[in-house]
Amino acid sequence: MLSVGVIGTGMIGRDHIRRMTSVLAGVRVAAVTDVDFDVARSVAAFTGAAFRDSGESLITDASVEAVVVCSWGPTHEQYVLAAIAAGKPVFCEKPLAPSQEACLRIVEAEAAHGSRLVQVGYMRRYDPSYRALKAVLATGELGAPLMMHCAHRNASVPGFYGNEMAITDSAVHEIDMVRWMFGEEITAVQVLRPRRNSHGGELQDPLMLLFEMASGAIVDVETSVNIRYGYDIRGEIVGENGTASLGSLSPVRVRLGGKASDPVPADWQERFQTAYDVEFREWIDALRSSGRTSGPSAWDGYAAAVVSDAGVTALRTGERVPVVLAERPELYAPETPT
Ligand SMILES: NC(=O)C1=CN([C@@H]2O[C@H](COP(=O)(O)OP(=O)(O)OC[C@H]3O[C@@H](n4cnc5c(N)ncnc54)[C@H](O)[C@@H]3O)[C@@H](O)[C@H]2O)C=CC1
Ligand SMILES: O=C1[C@@H](O)[C@H](O)[C@@H](O)[C@H](O)[C@H]1O
Repeated sequence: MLSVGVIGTGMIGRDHIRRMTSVLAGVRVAAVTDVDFDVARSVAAFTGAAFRDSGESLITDASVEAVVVCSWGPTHEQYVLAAIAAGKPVFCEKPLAPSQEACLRIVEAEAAHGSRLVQVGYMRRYDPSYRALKAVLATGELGAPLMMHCAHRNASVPGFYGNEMAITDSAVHEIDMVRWMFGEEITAVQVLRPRRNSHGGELQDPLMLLFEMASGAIVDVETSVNIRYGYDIRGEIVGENGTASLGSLSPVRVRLGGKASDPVPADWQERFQTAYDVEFREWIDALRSSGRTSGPSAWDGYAAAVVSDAGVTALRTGERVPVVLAERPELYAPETPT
């Protein structure tokens, strides 16, 4: 049984706690914390976990073998570094940290520790549909991938969601996904600003991102975060011989009143529920069997942050912005993301 401590009992923190207490076996939530003591105390009471009054005291708690960080992005670095200092595996929700400099500090701390402790919550790598798409690509039957068309559509976003978050908070998932899907780095980013959706007020929404891949392939990502009709994630790879795209995700097709329709998920929680389950299942199994994590690494978190920073600069300037990565420590070989 793996004993886990969870920092941040907000929306996704509570969902991961539910997953670890009600869905998955071989794991228990030993302790929880949040700067909002009331919410953390009520989650502790509900789950039987211990309440801790800070992330640091949770990390050094002897009953906590592994840490899950689900607090706001700007707080991730301090907790991930504290977990590395304590020698404990840490699953950190995306983004690893809000800046590439902060991510690099984590990479350097983990490399100095000498073995992998950090996994970043890029759950699309665990989604059955994305995995099936990658399997098709791996057969080579499509020929070389030339382009990928992606869409990342949210029905709506909270009031604090600013222009840059379409890149740093939303499209950062596509950034990680395409590095993993193509097994190569993104080398430059451009951002186009289409006509604004009036549902977003002053928000620059939608955006069209263009990623140049090391091979010369081009990936476009539409972010629309006020699309109203639901949460819709799309991806289609165009190869030399054919195309492959994410399949329909609806479990049911309704034919009614002269129309046929597929229900659309309401949000990320519904769309990626299986992916989060598999992500945690594999993380827990890996820690229990070998004590090691093998999912998206601190290096992947860093690389995503560098691309995301380039995207923010491209959004501000309208320029094409090259992506320049630091030298990768030996710990994160092999050459291509897996
Ligand atoms: N993988 C995915 O698809 C998703 C990932 N996320 C990521 O998960 C993280 C949390 O997002 P949500 O749960 O949506 O936010 P939220 O606002 O619902 O929850 C965050 C919680 O962290 C707490 N918190 C803030 N600072 C803290 C600190 N210093 N120490 C301890 N607790 C602190 C807040 O009080 C709040 O309860 C973010 O990094 C976000 O990007 C969120 C949604 C989906
Ligand atoms: O990570 C997530 C949210 O933070 C973000 O705001 C959404 O746009 C993403 O689809 C979701 O997966």
